[in-house]
Amino acid sequence: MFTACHPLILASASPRRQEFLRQLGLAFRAEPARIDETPETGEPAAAFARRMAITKAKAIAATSPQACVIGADTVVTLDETLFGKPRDREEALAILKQLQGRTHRVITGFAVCCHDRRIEEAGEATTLVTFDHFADSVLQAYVDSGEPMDKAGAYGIQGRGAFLVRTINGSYSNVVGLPINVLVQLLLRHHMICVTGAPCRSALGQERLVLL
Ligand SMILES: Cc1cn([C@H]2C[C@H](O)[C@@H](COP(=O)(O)OP(=O)(O)OP(=O)(O)O)O2)c(=O)[nH]c1=O
Repeated sequence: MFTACHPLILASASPRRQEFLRQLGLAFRAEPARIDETPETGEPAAAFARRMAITKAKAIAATSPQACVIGADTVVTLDETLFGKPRDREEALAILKQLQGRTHRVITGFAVCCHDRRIEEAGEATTLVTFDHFADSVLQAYVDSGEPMDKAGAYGIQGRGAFLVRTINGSYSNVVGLPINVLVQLLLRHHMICVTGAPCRSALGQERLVLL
């Protein structure tokens, strides 16, 4: 459906993020960025998620200056507490016990970087997710499935974890790791992607430059 106008790199190891881009028909390379993901003292969750997304995108853009690089980072917050991926099963259970019966925020920071075109844009999207209450044995069984271990907030709304969720308010794809609606708008606006088969503004611009 869409075609990348520049080499496209997703600075991520997340299979969910890769799947969103694949579904749109985009050809891209996945290149995970290894960065320090420690929040600064008192850093608000949204600022942290955005900073992480920028750091991931910039780390990869530095070695591929012609490419359009996408970075993203997802965190879960409840009151002032920030939840990333659980360290072990014990922590996963503790997180789920805190989230149950309450509404938390899922924030995904995103960044698009193209070194050669001097484009650097970032933002974040927030989705409110409300969990139901469950017996400890149910939450323990979910943790034992292993699904929570590589996910912020220790659950996956797209998998078995869907049973935990009573309602969501906001973007679904944002919860799964990439707010695809705002990201596509951003990529179209910067002519980083275009509709497959339609004249590419990015290519037309280059052609005009050559003719003049
Ligand atoms: C809340 C929630 C999170 N997640 C995932 C999205 C992210 O992949 C992950 C949060 O970790 P991130 O650090 O954002 O991403 P990652 O480590 O998977 O990949 P990378 O840093 O290489 O980009 O949690 C779900 O898949 N489903 C959910 O319902």
